[in-house]
This record gives sequence, structure tokens and C-alpha cells, in this order.
Amino acid sequence: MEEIVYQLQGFKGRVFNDVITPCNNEAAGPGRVTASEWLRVGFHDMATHNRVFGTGGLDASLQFELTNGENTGPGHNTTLRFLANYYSSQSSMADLIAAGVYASVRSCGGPVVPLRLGRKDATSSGSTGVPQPQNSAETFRQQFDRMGFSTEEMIQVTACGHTLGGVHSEEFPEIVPSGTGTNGQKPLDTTDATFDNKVVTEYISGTTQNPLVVGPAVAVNRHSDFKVYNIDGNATMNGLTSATTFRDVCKTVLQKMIDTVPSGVTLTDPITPYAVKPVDMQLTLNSGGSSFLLSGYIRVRTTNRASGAIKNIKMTWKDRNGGCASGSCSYTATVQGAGTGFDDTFEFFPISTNIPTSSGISSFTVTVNLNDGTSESYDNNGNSYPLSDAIILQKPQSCLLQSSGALTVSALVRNDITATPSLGISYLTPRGVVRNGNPVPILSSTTVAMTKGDCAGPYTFYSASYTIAGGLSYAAKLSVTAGSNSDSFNKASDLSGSCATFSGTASCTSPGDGGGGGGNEPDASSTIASSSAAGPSSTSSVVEVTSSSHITSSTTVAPSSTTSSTTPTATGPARKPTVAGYTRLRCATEGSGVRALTGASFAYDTMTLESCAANCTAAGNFAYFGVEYARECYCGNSLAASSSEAPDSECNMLCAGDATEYCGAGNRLELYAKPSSGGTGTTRTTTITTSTTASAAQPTATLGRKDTVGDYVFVGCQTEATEGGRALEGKAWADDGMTLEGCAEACSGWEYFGVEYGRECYCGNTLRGGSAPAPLADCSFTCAGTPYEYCGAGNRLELYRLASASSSSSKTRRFRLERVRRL
Ligand code: HEM
Repeated sequence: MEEIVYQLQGFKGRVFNDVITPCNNEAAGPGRVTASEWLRVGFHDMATHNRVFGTGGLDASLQFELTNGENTGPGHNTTLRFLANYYSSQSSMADLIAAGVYASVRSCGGPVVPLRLGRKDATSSGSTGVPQPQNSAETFRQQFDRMGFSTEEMIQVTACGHTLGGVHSEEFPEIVPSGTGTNGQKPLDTTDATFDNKVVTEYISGTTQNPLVVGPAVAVNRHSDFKVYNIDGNATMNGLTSATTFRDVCKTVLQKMIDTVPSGVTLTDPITPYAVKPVDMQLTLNSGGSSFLLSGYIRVRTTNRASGAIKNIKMTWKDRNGGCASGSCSYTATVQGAGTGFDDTFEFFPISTNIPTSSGISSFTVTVNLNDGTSESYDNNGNSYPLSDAIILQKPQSCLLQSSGALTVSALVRNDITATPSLGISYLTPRGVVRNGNPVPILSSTTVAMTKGDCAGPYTFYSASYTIAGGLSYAAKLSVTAGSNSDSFNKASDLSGSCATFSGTASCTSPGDGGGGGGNEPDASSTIASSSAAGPSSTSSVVEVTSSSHITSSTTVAPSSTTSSTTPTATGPARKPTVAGYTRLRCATEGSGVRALTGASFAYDTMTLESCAANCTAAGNFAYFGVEYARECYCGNSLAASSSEAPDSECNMLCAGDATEYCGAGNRLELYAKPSSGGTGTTRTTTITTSTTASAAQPTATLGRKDTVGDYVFVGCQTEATEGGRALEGKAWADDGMTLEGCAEACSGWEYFGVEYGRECYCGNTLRGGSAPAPLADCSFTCAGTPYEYCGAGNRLELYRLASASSSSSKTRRFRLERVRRL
């Protein structure tokens, strides 16, 4: 929750604020201020609390109450659907709703509402009792008293809520008759997207146009704001005419609102961002078992520091026995990226260092070295940051096929741990009926016994498989536990599509006697976890440790690739300046929104630089090759312009098939080029078969932009129109199974199609005025129907255009004009 709430944009941004920033963002369509919908959700969820019985309150029971008549309108559903993207065993829906109140108020310029955590989610609907506009003043007083709010607090909290948003014709036609508002909405004050006290001052001065005070609502006795505000002769409202007082009061009453929880729930103290926080720290056993890679980030809060004030950070660890037997127990990192929250900035320092398994690690501390020569020590309030090497969830040998949910998890258990490990899976399953039903998936957990495998020096492999049904397997969280030790809350989305073979297995040792001392036997039985989840590409064939043979056996792949993984790993990993006629260029990023190399691609569990070079030569004598994520090989004759140089330290994954070589990392290519890109082309004739065969090796499914979808080509990320109406007005539909392909098909015959907000498809022949290109990064939602495609975002279209559009003359002209306008 700390990351979701504070780590919003930029490096490692959780983008929780995307659809409510800026405050007037109408992510779900014109007339719907998303921030106001989030705030209203907080009230409607809380409003059924009964202080006497201790029932109800902020407990996410709203998800079961959407059709009970007192929670009308689409806003509750849309809000819960967005928040559910963050739902996990560590962030309840109720805490997320509370965080939504904090975020919406802050995004609109309101106070920082202190956020406590620990809310528990209801499992069924609660009582009714949300105040309705037709209720009498006395009923309102009783309802708020039942919630635990005094009359004064009732007036205050209603005014604080009604500083944002408005009343909608669709929901309350008797209050805002159809056609009388703008985009079907009438605002509650003149600044419906600013958290200010206009709702009060306009009411007190008699100039208010608040549809819950004046207008048609009066005649039908639905002027609820008037009934509430006027109940004490306007005394409380008069007290809120000072902007500062309004802000302070709102901070207090809105906190009270989100802290109203069922009895039995104990909330934490209000959270604040950590000064120093380890993020995604992970141990991964290197081949041979004599060392592991420690990776992750140290996040340092830089809010109150001058920019560039930090020189570097030093992480210093203690080995398993509390000392430093290896003689070298520290790692220094310089900044890799920065991120922001509403009120904070952070810098991230990447950790990537090898630690001998013989001595291991138990905890660490962090020193922040400043450019002025001073330094600060962080030791987790005197406790050090614990990091146990007793159990390791071994990601390279674990895999998830997101299409089927087939999961295999490999873990390493230190040989002195006697307890048998088990795999805990916490996962989400959709409820099926979504349109007007509950959009929040069910959070379940299961425990699976793990089967013992081979030794790897001082560790022993265990593995387990399970199929996560329901299509949301990527959102699962994985924990491996043995006795009191665990490696917990690992993201399933970090796993690749097939399990890599663990090469260079060592015979069993005890921790502390020299780890990996048994040598590196090229043992064919080292195929831990190569089974079920991996699907077709990593069946028993990977028992053959020799490189790439199982995918290109019928092809002309260079013979040099056959020896790599059996090479003893006595020498440590190193960069290779040349590989089979290619010269190393650099560690490179992927292109933004496109792959850096698009000529051909291969993925297999025995990847080496040599086999990738051989495949790229055979597949077309390509000018470039690059290896990414240990097991993915890309070829191309040109490099995407947006691919840029990254520090070598970021290309830190060892090749799946040869642990003496580096093979990029997530989104990082170990990039090589031929000195002359012309090449001889001598192997061209063999390329078609080779490339077909090799590509048939199951590529890792990854999230990425699609250059073409059916007959359409990608235009870019595009804003909605500003000139009254949608950017694409031809046809629209929304679906929870939305994919780019589905939208393309639905828009067949139209010149454009665009997908917005993950699940909304729009077609049109022209783009309405005001719709403009936006940064690709804005289109950050994945499609509701597949986690591998991007489908726009709030107010952002993933826009495609008919490839043949430019062939018809009239269309060509229009296209050019639009291009000019855009440029
Ligand atoms: C007597 C108590 C209340 C009544 C009868 C009431 C009633 C209403 C009604 C009828 C709407 C229009 C909804 C729509 O058309 O979408 C509305 C909007 C809203 N209410 Fe209340 N409300 C009350 C208290 C509160 C409180 C305590 C809060 C939060 C602190 C709140 C937050 C909001 C917000 C943010 C909107 C704008 C929603 C949007 O623009 O979509 N309300 N309220």
C-alpha cells in the first residue's frame, strides 16, 4: 500500500493516480469527473455503518450493493474496477477505497487526509442506509448519527464531499432534467474539479447553482444539500467560509469517514513514505550453486533534498552468521531512476551483486552518501533490514503460462532447513457477471505441496505446479514457506513463459562448507521445474543440456553453440567483445513501445550468445542480434531509434544456456552488430526453414505494442477530443474480454479503431477536433481480455488506422491533413 499510494509516476511508478490526474480527468467519459466518483465511493461504502452494533463502515461491502437501488450510477462500478487492479492479500479493497479518497482529494488540491491501513473486506452485502436526496432533514440527522457523525460533522462532511463533481441526469433526472446540464451533469459548485470551499461560499452568498440546493430538486423535495446545510440555521456552513478552516475541517471529517470501520478491525497509525526502502529484493541461485545474485533496488526518499544531492548508496550486509566471512560484504550503487508521488520524490539505486552461498546473507543496512561529503545510515530503526537466504523462490526455473494459468514454481531450500516447503498462491478470479454486477474479483489462496528435486551445492530444489484458472494468473502472488522461513509475496507476473534449465548442478554440500564444492557436474537431471507449466517448448527435451538443439535440430545453427552450457563455470561471467562475427555494441533498452530489433525472434531455455548469433545469421544474415531476459534472441537489420544505451550493470542476467555469459535482462538487450551490415547473405537460402522452426519454439509472451492488428496499423496513443464528443464517433462498445483484435474486427469497415480504458472500443472515419497525440507511456492500461496488449487508458486511445487508408485519394488527403495538424 505504501508503494501504491506514494510511488505514483516515473521510475517504478504504480500509476494509482492516473485516471484522477489532473483532477478534472473524465476518464470514463464526458461529464464524469473520476476523482469525484472515487470520493463518493468512500462515502457510499461507509454510509451503512451502525455505531451501536459495530457493523458496516469502510469494508468494501459496496461491491455487493451496486444493484440495491441506493448506489445508482456507473461511477461506483468504474471506481471499484480500477481499484481492483491493485487488490491483493496485502491491499484489501477497503484499504484501496480509503486510499482512493486520499488520492482524489489530494489530486484536486485538497488536504492530505491521513491514511491508516488494515481494513478488512466484507464478503457479502451489508445493511442499506445510504442517505438519499428525498429523505427529510431529520432522517439525515438520524442516519449520520447511526454512522457516528454529529449534526455538525454531517454538514461538514457533506460540504467536503460536494466540493467535487456534480449530479447526473441519467441518475437523477428529476434533479437535473435531461438536456439541462453539460454532458449530462450539473456541478455542485462552480469549481467541480477543485477541492475548495466554493460549495460553501456560493451557498452562503446565495449565488449557488448547486442542483441539490436550488432548481428542479426543490419542487420534488430532493434538495438534500439545502436540507442538510440549513439544519442548524447555517451556523456550521458559516464556519466553513474560511478556506483554511474548510481545509482543516475536511481533513478531519474525511479521515473520520475512512476510519469508520466495523468493530473488530484495528487500523494502523497513519502511514508516511519511508525514507529508505528496499524494493523487490531477491536472491537467485547462480548456476553451480556457489553464489547467488542479489538484485533489487534501494529507494531513497528525496522530497526534502536538493536535486542530485545523493552521490551513491552503499548496502552493507551480514552473512548468515552475522559476520562477513567472504571479506567483501558491501555494494555501492548510483542512481538509476527517479519517481514522484503527490508530495514526494524518490530515487532508485539498483542492487546487483553476487554473494557466495557458503557464507550467505542475513540482513543489511544502507548508507546514503551525499555529495557534500556527509553520509546517513539507515538500519530499519535499529533492526537492520532482514534478508533470509533460507528459502529462495528461484525465478528463472519457475514459469507461468498466462494464457492457461499453468504455473510451475521452483524453490531452493538451504540444506540445513529440515522443514518441507510448500507453495502458497494467492490469486484472483473474476466473478463472471460484470456489467452491473460485482466488478471485484474473488481473492483466494491455496497451498500446494512441493516435490524434492536435485541438490545445487548447499541448496536443494523443490518444485510444485498448479493451474490458476480464471484468466488473471498474472495478478497472483507466490510464497514459498518452510517452517518459519519464507520467500513471500512474489509477483507471478515476473515469471517468464517457460522454465529455464538450471545448468551446472553441483553435488550436495552443507551450507558453510564451501558451497558448490562438489564441482559443476553437467548433470542432465538438472531440469528442475521444466515440466508442466512450461508447455510445449520445455517438455522433457530440455534434459538435453546442449544448447538450442531442441528447437533448431533440423537447421543449420552454428556448431559452436553446442558446447556452451556444459562448459564448467569456473571462470566467472564476462562480457564478450565478439561473438561469431558480431561485435558487442552495448547494453541497450528496448524501443519505446516497439521492439528494438524486429527481424526475427527466438526463445529457448538453452540460450547462449553464440546460438543467438548463429540463429540471426541463419535467419537472414541480420546486421544486429541481441539477447534479452536470459532466453530471448532478437535479430534485425536496423535498430529502433528509441532504443538507447543502458549501463552494462543493467544487462545483468546470465544466459539461460551459459552462465559465463551475459544475456541482457528484462527490457535490456546485450546488443551485438556485424561490422558491415551488408553481409554476404550466403546463408539466406536456409533462412526460411530455420526461422520458421526456431520461431515455433514458444516465444515468451510479453506485454508490448502491436504494430499491426488485422488490416490496421498502429498510429499512437491519442487523447480524446476536446470539441464536444468522442475522438471516434462511429460506433462504440465495451467488453470485459476486450482485445485489440476484437476491436479491429468490430470496427471492420471503419478507417480508425481505438481502444480506451482497457475495455472500450471506438470506431470512426475521422478524428474529432482536439484529439491529439499523447506520449506512448500514457496508454498504460492492458486490455481487459489479454494482459499482453495495451488498450489505451483513461481518456487515452490506443489508436489504429486502416493500412490501406492512404491508397484511396480522398482518404489520403484527409490523412495528410491530419498528419500536418498533428505535426
Ligand atoms: C445527506 C448526505 C448526502 C446526500 C443525500 C448526497 C447525495 C448526492 C447525490 C444525489 C449526488 C449526485 C450523484 C450523481 O448524480 O452522480 C451526489 C454526488 C456526490 N456526492 Fe453526495 N450526498 C451526500 C453526502 C455526501 C458525502 C458525505 C460525500 C463525501 C464526503 C459525498 C460525495 C459526493 C460526491 C464526490 C459527489 C459527486 C459525484 C460525481 O460527480 O460523480 N456526498 N451526492
